[in-house]
Amino acid sequence: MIEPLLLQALKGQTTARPPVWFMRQAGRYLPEYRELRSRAPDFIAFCLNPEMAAEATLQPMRRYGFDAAIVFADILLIPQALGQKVWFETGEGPRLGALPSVESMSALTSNAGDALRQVGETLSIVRAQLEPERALIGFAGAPWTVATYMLDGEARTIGKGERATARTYAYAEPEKVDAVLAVLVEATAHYLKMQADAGAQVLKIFESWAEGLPDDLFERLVLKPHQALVARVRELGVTVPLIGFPRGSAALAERYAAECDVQGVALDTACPLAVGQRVQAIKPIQGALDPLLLRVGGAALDRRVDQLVEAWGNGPWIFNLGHGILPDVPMAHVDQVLKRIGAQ
Ligand SMILES: Cc1c2[nH]c(c1CCC(=O)O)Cc1[nH]c(c(CCC(=O)O)c1C)Cc1[nH]c(c(CCC(=O)O)c1C)Cc1[nH]c(c(C)c1CCC(=O)O)C2
Repeated sequence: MIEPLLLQALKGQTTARPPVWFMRQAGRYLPEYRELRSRAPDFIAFCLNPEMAAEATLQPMRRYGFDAAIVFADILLIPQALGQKVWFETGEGPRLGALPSVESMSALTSNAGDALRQVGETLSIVRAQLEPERALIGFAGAPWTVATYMLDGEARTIGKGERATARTYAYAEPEKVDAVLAVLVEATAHYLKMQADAGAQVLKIFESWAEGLPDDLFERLVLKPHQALVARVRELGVTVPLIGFPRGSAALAERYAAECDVQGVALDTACPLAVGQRVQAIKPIQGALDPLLLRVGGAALDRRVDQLVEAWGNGPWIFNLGHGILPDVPMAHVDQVLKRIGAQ
């Protein structure tokens, strides 16, 4: 059996070329995605329709042959499973209803996997169609990132890097925020377990809002909940490798790599190459091409791909972007990267 390159890299092996996949590789830059999406006016319903979500997952695999597929879903399915209303308004991004009480959410945590079993069905459909040398990734939002959306309420700081509302709560009402994080650790552990059972071979934890946190808050809101989540996932019997993505925290990335028991650390666009090398000395890394370069293409794109290969290609490394692919990148630039890396 051929072991997917992604799994080799996560075992700490230096592969002949890095495995490649892109965050948000299923998305609006693909005409076939836009067509599929136009048939699903409600985004959450789209994510929870296994046939459609499997199709969205597989579209970039057919077009580009990435080394891994990531299940088409969203980090905001968890608040919905915990009883908070979530909807997407065109051009505005996500909107969430009032935060349910901690008591009512706590009662739903162990059911989170079952409540989102459609995501498991998507994974099973995709696994059955994916070549054995390609890995299948499941994911969830990290507790703090999901909490920032849940706590935001009417403040509408959603999408803004400061996460001012949630961070203010974290200081002003620590018991409440810590209780919400604990609820999310438990619910997310069950959700990830369900995904592993359904065929996910790797699980990624998206901490999109680790940026801008002073180090005491990083420890309390990011590091500790990740440690608790990893421990809980293992306690539930999950054995597949985990990738943590503490986006925007390059200054603390080595500490994260050393103290959190994930198997790989995903780095973001702004992470210096030298920091990446130091993290790589601790465990396998993933990242971190600037998504904007995919818009630009040409020599500038080739140059940066070469720099990444030079800096990180001699150790365990998964090639990816530093954040999600933008909706307006020319598709040919994705081919350009794959060819440059030797993946196409
Ligand atoms: C913060 C976050 C969210 N969702 C996600 C994150 C973490 C990663 C990151 O930082 O980008 C994660 C996510 N969202 C989606 C995936 C699918 C898998 C993939 O291809 O990577 C993944 C891994 C689909 C999606 N999730 C969303 C889309 C676009 C919706 C559409 O097609 O209309 C997709 C393809 C919607 C979404 N979902 C979210 C936002 C803020 C938005 C709106 C912004 C936008 O419109 O791009 C929350």
